[in-house]
Amino acid sequence: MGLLSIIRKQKLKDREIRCLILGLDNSGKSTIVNKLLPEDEQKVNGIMPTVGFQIHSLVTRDVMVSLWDIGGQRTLRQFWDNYFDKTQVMIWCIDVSLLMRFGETIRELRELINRDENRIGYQCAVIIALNKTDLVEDKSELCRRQKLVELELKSLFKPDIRIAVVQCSGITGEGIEDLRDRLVESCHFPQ
Ligand SMILES: Nc1nc2c(ncn2[C@@H]2O[C@H](COP(=O)(O)OP(=O)(O)OP(=O)(O)O)[C@@H](O)[C@H]2O)c(=O)[nH]1
Ligand SMILES: [Mg+2]
Repeated sequence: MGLLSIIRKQKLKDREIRCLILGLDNSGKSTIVNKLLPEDEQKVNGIMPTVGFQIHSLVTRDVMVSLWDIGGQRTLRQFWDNYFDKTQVMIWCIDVSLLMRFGETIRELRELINRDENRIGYQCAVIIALNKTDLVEDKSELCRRQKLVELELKSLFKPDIRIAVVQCSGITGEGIEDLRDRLVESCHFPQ
């Protein structure tokens, strides 16, 4: 290995993020993770419901990100707490096209926060991914739904917690670049 690649490897080690991606089943977590990967590593089809978890890595803006994609089915949610150790960022994924499940996703997030108040927003930054935007054609409706979620977030988090809300689609790729940027920004690495 050449000196340059050793230096580069060490630099990446110093700038490493562990990111959890959580949220209800079918909200699109694995699809988003797939879209965050370099194009030649993306699956074209065949994303199945996640049983347990899967880990993927990507390098973005000289930061090595390990993405922990955790299954969201009801029976798996009791294990979510086990994954937070050494985690700097959590992406909470919401299917924005399905108003019917907004109550459930907020309830699960509230329970996760309440189980350890020092964790989310303090030891670990929060990004809310409003996924499946391609399924909400009316943009003013999309805006209304984002405001609805933001209102709920206000009641969940103390005012000093900064939360990024990103609209995206794991299918069309819209907003995925924004999500990638927020991931790195939320960790405040020195430039
Ligand atoms: N139209 C549309 N469909 C999406 C989008 N993201 C995911 N899907 C679809 O939603 C379904 C569930 O996606 P997954 O990525 O498996 O969902 P998940 O959150 O990982 O589900 P679990 O692993 O069970 O927790 C699949 O049929 C995806 O193709 C999106 O942005 N737009
Ligand atoms: Mg999955």
